[in-house]
Amino acid sequence: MSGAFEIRGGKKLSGDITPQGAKNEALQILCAVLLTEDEVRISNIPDIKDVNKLIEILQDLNVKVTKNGKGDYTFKADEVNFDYIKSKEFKKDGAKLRGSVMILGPMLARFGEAYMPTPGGDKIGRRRLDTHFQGFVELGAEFVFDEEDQYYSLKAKELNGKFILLEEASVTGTANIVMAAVLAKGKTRIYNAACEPYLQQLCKMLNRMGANITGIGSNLLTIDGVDKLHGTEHTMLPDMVEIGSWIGLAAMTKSEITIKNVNWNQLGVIPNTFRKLGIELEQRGDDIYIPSQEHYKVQKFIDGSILTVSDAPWPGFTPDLLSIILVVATQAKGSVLIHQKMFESRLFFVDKLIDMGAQIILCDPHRATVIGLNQETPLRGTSMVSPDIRAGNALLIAALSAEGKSVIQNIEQIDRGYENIDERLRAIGADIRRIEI
Ligand SMILES: CC(=O)N[C@H]1[C@@H](OP(=O)(O)OP(=O)(O)OC[C@H]2O[C@@H](n3ccc(=O)[nH]c3=O)[C@H](O)[C@@H]2O)O[C@H](CO)[C@@H](O)[C@@H]1O
Ligand SMILES: C=C(OP(=O)(O)O)C(=O)O
Repeated sequence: MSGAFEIRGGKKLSGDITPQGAKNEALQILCAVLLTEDEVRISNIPDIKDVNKLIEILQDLNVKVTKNGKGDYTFKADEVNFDYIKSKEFKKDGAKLRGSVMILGPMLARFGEAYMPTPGGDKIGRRRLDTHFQGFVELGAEFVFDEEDQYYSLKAKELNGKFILLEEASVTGTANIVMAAVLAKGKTRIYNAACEPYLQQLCKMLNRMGANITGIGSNLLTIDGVDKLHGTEHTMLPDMVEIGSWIGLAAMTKSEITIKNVNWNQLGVIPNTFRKLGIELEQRGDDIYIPSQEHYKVQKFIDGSILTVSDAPWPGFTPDLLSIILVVATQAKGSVLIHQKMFESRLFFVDKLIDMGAQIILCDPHRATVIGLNQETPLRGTSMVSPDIRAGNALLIAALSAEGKSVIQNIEQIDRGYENIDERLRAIGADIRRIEI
């Protein structure tokens, strides 16, 4: 028996939807609580599988966790249990999610050693961790990878600040190196640093804890090491990937939807990228209002060539929303080339959309051309399996727009990133229920 969603699509939805706190920010911020023995209070934590798993790992490390209310927790890492990190349980638990890799930086900085099994997360192509370890080694750590056990070890008597040129602007890699560098001796400069809003949030929180980081929001971070960090409070941003998903959902289902409290200033190119597909959306205060639209027409580039949407490190378009753009393009008027540059296996879910009647040519593992149906022929409901978190949500949106019944299996993949998604969708009129099959 496993969980599935049964969806009867083709219904217009309407109403307000509030995005959850950001998953990928939560994973960074939760790891940072290990950097101090003081209390850190964090709110707007999404109640989702990956985040809850990381909170459990913190508890197993003997971090004291108090729940103050929904999404509001206090953490106190004053008596960390290092034995757990070396245990068989951690080898199993740590491997379950990608975000757990970010306990390495804080552990190394505060305790001089850190261990980690090869982390989990989406199977969306190779997901190497070289950037993380190269950064730690530059700061003075000794690194060993046990290939047989797939286990990483780091040790350092002391970390010393340095100029580090990252070979790629890795998000979790930058977060990890920043968290190690805040307690290193002297000045660290990280160039080609990732600078997405969640990383900015992490750096701001670390500064409130007593760290000295400048250049936040740019690709050159300068960190003057300090001896000790203290407690603070932090509130998570709304999840930009959810926000983009709800814009896509509104367009595909011709629905009038208001997405509440989106923190517009942190959305970068996301709203305009949806506008390029012809989707009308309006900033109203800090909400996004999307009117019901029967059709949306893809813009071309100025020279008349076909619109390409591709991912890039921030402030480029996040790869986590490309599957949503792809699904939305299936009902646009016009054609779009989707170019997934970062990940190698994130576009294979298009065969499910093709089964549903979408017109897509998968050019190679990185590129797909979508020829929009202009809402003239609806997609057809079908049975499918969710391959990864974002493709899963894209398929869910496809199913909500499709004629007839769809069943999506392997919804653990969706649950790991979206809080109570079925209930929140029902609240705006969707016909979706959880079943066991
Ligand atoms: C827990 C978490 O926060 N996960 C996010 C994080 O993963 P994560 O931090 O693991 O991803 P990275 O930023 O390290 O890199 C993602 C992929 O892009 C490639 N790459 C990266 C930078 C670059 O300049 N060029 C390049 O090709 C990498 O080789 C890798 O295959 O960032 C990814 C990229 O935004 C997101 O998809 C993930 O949702
Ligand atoms: C790929 C993602 O998650 P993770 O890095 O946790 O696998 C994602 O959030 O889209």
